Order: sequence, then C-alpha cells, then structure tokens
Amino acid sequence: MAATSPVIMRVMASSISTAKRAGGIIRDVLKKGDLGIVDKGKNDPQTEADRSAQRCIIASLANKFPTVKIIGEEGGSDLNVCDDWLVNELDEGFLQQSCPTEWKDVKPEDFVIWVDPLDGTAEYTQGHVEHVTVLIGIAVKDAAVGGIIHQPFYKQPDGEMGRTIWGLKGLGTGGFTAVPAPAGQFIITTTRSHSNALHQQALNAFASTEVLKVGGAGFKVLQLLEGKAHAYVFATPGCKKWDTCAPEAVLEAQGGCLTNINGEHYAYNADVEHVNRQGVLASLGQNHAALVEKIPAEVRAAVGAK
Ligand SMILES: Nc1ncnc2c1ncn2[C@@H]1O[C@H](COP(=O)(O)O)[C@@H](O)[C@H]1OP(=O)(O)O
Ligand SMILES: [Mg+2]
Ligand SMILES: [Mg+2]
Ligand SMILES: [Mg+2]
Repeated sequence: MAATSPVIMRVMASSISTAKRAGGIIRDVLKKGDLGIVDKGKNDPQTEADRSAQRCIIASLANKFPTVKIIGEEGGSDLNVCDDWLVNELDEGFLQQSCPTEWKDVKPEDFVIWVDPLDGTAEYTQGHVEHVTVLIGIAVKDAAVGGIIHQPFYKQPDGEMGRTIWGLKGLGTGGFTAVPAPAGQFIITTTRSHSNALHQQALNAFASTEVLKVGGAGFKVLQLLEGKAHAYVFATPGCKKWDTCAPEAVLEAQGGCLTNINGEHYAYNADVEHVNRQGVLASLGQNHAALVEKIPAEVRAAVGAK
C-alpha cells in the first residue's frame, strides 16, 4: 500500500509520524529543564527544543523525500541525527484513505514543506505549554494543501500525551472533533505576545463578546476548529509562512478560511518572502469577506506597507 500511494499521501503520513516524534523531543527538553534559550530578535526566542525538533523533522522528511524542497523556521540544520530521531514510519491509518484526484499526480518538485518545529516558543519558555504545537505544512505550487498540527502537551483521556490533527484539501480532516462556535457571540482569538497599537485598533473594530489571548498560530486555529473562537485576528506582520501553511490547510480542509487581513491568500512556493507582511485573518463558519470589511481601511493600508 505505502509504496504505491501517491507522493502527497506518503508525505502526509510521514509528517504525521514525524510530528509525533518531534513532540516527544519537545517534552524531553522541558523535562530535562535546560532550555538553551537564544534570542533571534525582539520577542523571538529559540530553544533547544526548536533546534532539536527541526533537526528530527527535516532529517526524517529529507531522508524519505530527497527531492522535495523543505523550509524550516530554524534555518539550515545539521541533518546528521541519531537513529532515534530518524523517523521511518508512515502513519498507516492515514494511508488507508484514498487520495483526492487533484493531488494524485503531483510531482515531488511541485511540493514545498514548511516546517515550524515548535510554534509558540515564547509560551513554551513561560510555561504555557498547552499553546505549543508542531506544524508541518504541505504546499503544492502556491497553495497550502495539507497540514499537520501536533500538540505535544495535550493529555488524552487515557493519559497518553500528545494529539495529532491533520487536514488535506479534498479529503478532509482528522484527529479532533469539530465543534461549531457558540451562536450569539463573537469570540476573537489573538496574540498574547506580539500586539501593538494598530493591531489593537483592528481588534476594537469588531463587536466582540470576548478576546482570547493565546500563543501560536497553530493553537489559535485549533481554537477555531474546536468552536472556542469565531475568528483569529493578527493585524501586524511577524508571523511567517511556516506559521500559517499547516494551519491554513487544516482550517480550509474543514471549510474555513485563512488569509491576510485584506482577505487574500498567501502564496507558499519556495521563492516567496517568509514574512506574512499583511497579518492573518482566519475564520470558520463566518462570512470571511464581511470580517475583512470590518478592519479599518487605515489599518489595512498600514499593515504590510514597506
Ligand atoms: N514578531 C514576531 N517575531 C517572530 N515570530 C513571530 C512574531 N510574531 C509572531 N510570530 C510567530 O507566530 C506565532 C504566532 O504569533 P502570536 O503567538 O504572537 O499570535 C508565534 O508563536 C511565532 O512563532 P514561533 O513561536 O514559532 O516563533
Ligand atoms: Mg520562532
Ligand atoms: Mg511559529
Ligand atoms: Mg517556531
């Protein structure tokens, strides 16, 4: 089965297994207690968990798919990893499903895999570990098509740590139970560590009943998928293609929408600028275009201006 499955199915199945392994590494680093924090910039920490999880993910995927372009947040990594970090398994449950017709013949050179080995690093260092996710996004040409969102610190009912959510456009999603957000309310999920005056002006323009401030792009999209919020608003540059590729694919495979604050999709080919200059607006079960219109024109003009 595995050897004959289309490349996209094998990339997804391998990414599911690899994200779980990376989640284990992230838990281990925290358990050992020496986070090895390095500041990459303002409000932009990196830890040993980011570095090690990225090495595990990129070494494993590059070993299995040597001709696929892989771009990771933490830059060029030493891919000479121990056998324990080299993941060979493909998630069998995922491979049981049939590949959507539109992706059957996609060639390895048409893919870009965007890797955020640890999304929510600031929160990880501050003890808000439930906000942490591992993100592996699969783009075909410009479009975010497949995604894995793994939560290393999610406690399963049986006590097992970690859960893995996936989405593939044309196939659907798995790993969680979709819940609609409550009617009669409008709950926004947004940044807790990268706010500024313009962003606040955008938030104020919505008649929200509640604003949840949480870390990570992956966790905020999970809040949409599980009905905890109606919209994700981030009206400032700062997050990058590896932050949004996987969340966008999973959310849109569930019928939602993730765009910049002008309502346009980002492109995810290998040559794009990494920064998402025009912020993020994501929603599920809403009129997305109407949400775009709510953001003041002056905020939209200022965000993304070079
Ligand atoms: N100004 C920034 N500099 C670096 N990373 C950012 C910035 N703003 C957002 N991000 C990335 O986007 C994620 C979502 O942002 P926020 O939590 O503020 O809503 C952050 O966890 C971080 O990803 P990462 O933790 O992988 O570095
Ligand atoms: Mg980072
Ligand atoms: Mg991130
Ligand atoms: Mg990261």
